[in-house]
Amino acid sequence: MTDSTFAELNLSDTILQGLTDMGFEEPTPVQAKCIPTLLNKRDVVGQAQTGTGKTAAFGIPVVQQTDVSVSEVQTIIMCPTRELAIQVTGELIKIGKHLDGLHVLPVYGGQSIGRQIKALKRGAHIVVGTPGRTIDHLRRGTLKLDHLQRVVFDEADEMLNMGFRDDMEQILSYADQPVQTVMFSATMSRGIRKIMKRYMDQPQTIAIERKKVTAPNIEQYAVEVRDSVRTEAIGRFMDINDFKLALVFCNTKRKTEKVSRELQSRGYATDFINGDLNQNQRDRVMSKFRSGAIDVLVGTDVAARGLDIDDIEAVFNYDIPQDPEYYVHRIGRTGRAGRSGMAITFTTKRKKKQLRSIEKQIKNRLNPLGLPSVADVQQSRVAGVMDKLVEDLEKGSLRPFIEQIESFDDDRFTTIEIAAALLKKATSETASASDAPAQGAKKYDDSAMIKMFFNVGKKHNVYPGDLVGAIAGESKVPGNVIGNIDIFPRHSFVDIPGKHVDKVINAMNRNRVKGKKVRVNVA
Ligand SMILES: Nc1ncnc2c1ncn2[C@@H]1O[C@H](COP(=O)(O)OP(=O)(O)OP(=O)(O)O)[C@@H](O)[C@H]1O
Ligand SMILES: [Mg+2]
Repeated sequence: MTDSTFAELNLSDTILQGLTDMGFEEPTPVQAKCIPTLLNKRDVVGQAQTGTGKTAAFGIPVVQQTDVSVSEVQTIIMCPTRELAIQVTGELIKIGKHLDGLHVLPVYGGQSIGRQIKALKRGAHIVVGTPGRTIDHLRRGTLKLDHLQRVVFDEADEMLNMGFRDDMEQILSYADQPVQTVMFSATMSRGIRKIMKRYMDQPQTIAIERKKVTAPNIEQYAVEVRDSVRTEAIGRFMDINDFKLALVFCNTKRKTEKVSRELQSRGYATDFINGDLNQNQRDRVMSKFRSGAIDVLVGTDVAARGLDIDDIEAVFNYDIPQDPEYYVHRIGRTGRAGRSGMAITFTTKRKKKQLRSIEKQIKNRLNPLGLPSVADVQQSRVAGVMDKLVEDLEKGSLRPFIEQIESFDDDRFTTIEIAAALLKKATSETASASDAPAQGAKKYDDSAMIKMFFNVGKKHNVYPGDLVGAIAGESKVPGNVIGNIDIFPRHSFVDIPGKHVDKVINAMNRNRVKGKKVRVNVA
């Protein structure tokens, strides 16, 4: 952080109050530098690493300079994706929480245009939009820029790269009066900065210079594995590190669905996001991820820029991104606001060149990291259980259990053996579905057992060839009569004797997976 305070930046009391409510104690470096310059109405090119508070760096002066008594659009903020427009709107509303009558309106494709037109008629002070829909409103005359004072381009290099350049020009051309033009991003090559300056009037460049373009608190690793092992690897890394939320990036839309399905069949709560989903689906997936209802999100680069979700502890590059800038933004979804994060990029010998070129451009080497073995995963599970045991021991109140162990009247076992058996049981109860064999595996168990995995309360798609099974009976005791399928928690495993397979399949067909073709592999 910096030595300055928000109070020193000439901010109104209402804004200071909003920032306090947000838990912002002091400005980040990019905020300390940009806020005064933006309040002076200068054009600004702002560059700072991912997760360092660029949104508030432009958001605070935008809100402060809004005259709520004038019911007209005074600021347009452009974002490359819908999710980002929604998020930035949310942050501005929080900053202006105590500014009575402030209207911030997100405007993006996929949402009813009629509703947006009505909202614009009612009067919005700040519009946060994606280019296509914003231009649509400009052409229809439903968005008027007579009172426009500033335009902010978040992820500005992306806007210029993605062929949004015409869009930018158009938007700027709709205002007759000179407007303050502001561009922000974590990545800005010299070439891009040059282009930006064409749209600006003596812009001040504010770059928070750091040795590296990537955020400092992200540990970056390269893991060399065969392509077919990547999903298994994600599972093992998830288990060994117990990540709260993780984001997996693929280079194609099709792969996001496939990888998500593979992870799901390994017992993880996952979903995918890409540009083919409709807006409702996209909103639903994002809110599930933000609320922790799913713990792994698999996405294309639509999820690479700007998204700010606190608990993302790891980013996986299932595919190496096509360009180094995207590497920076993808891994920047973790390690935000001073938190730490882990970025794991899968590679093979053949892809070394691709990786080197990214390393060269980001001026950073990725540390080589091996795939955790099954034994490693098991060991970390034991360590996790032991930690919890120590917690319980410290808490005390174990008397009733001590008495039970004391009355356990079997000379054949020592106390240590009993403890070991309990530990074995506890660790197998936390075992994750990633222990399950890969999809399509024929033989996976040395006994005539099937293993299965499903998530609690989740609807599952089952595909031909998927490895499936079910818990036997309500008591969760293998071999009991199977009346219905008990969907059990992610971190548990149950063995079912092979002779019950038919009953399992019948029960599954009656319940969750009705109508789907199911193949159960029995060793
Ligand atoms: N002054 C502050 N004090 C504490 N937290 C802050 C402060 N400013 C911003 N944050 C928090 O830091 C996180 C990252 O901020 P933000 O999303 O603006 O990053 P960014 O620089 O735009 O990153 P990206 O390049 O990925 O878009 C957010 O959760 C935000 O609320
Ligand atoms: Mg941002």
